[in-house]
Amino acid sequence: MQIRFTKMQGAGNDFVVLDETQGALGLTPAQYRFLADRHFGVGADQILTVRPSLADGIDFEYLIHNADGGQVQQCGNGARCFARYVRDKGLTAKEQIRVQTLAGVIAPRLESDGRVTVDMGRPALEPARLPFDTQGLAPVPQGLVQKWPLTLDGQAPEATVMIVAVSMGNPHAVQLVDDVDRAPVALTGPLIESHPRFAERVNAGYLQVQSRSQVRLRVYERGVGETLACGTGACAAVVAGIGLGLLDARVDVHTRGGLLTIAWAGGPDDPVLMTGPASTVFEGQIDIPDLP
Ligand SMILES: N[C@@H](CCC[C@H](N)C(=O)O)C(=O)O
Repeated sequence: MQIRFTKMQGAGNDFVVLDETQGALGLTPAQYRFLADRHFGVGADQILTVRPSLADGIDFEYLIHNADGGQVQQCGNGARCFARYVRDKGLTAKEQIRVQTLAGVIAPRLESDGRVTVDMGRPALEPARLPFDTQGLAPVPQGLVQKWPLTLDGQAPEATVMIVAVSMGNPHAVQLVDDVDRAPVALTGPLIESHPRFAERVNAGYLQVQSRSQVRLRVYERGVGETLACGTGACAAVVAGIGLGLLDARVDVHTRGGLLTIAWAGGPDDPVLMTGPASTVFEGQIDIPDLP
């Protein structure tokens, strides 16, 4: 089967975008893995699929598959690329759209400076929402949130890291580090991602607070590995930092792939707003092998 695709990136988090507005392509998890493969396919952290929506007040459905072929609930950098894609392809004339994801409705808006702001909805801090099994763990309360001790074993010498659990529709375990450049992301990222207390695995964030409005962040993404940026990871890290009392309501998040600005007023009903870049890299077509 031959399909057309668009390659996009947002702060270096890269995507293959597929148009299913005229009909479903019916790809298997192995075919998503093939598309994401950087040697045999196109190469991407996630595959994003645009579908029409039949629901009132909802413009599109947005499907997200990680590079490992698994479908997931939410992708923030992808949401900005999604909004840019549907506008550039003439699938909508609107500047603000409402998009159904597995985690609920999000609302991306094109800004006049070319960036995109997305209302990512409300964060959730209850461990069960990730899900995160806290049985037998003693939480350390700080500010509005709790830090949880997570003991890592495996290849690393046994170590306990303190994490804040945040759901942005998808699960995040955020830890504070002194210097992101020296954080053991490659070593502990996979151990946190697959920790048995996270039944659906988890994205592991490493947050360095530089001031009340400037942070640096690295994220080891579930189903991918470390990426140059993670939009929901940035939202989760800022929610954690505000909850811990370390950050103001608007924060610049410096990732290895670019700058994201995250705003959260701090109340349980307040949505998280994310602003950042979204660009098309190239377009093409590719033969996809039959991969059941
Ligand atoms: N890159 C994304 C997050 C994609 C999904 C994540 N890996 C998960 O499995 O939850 C972003 O920008 O948010």
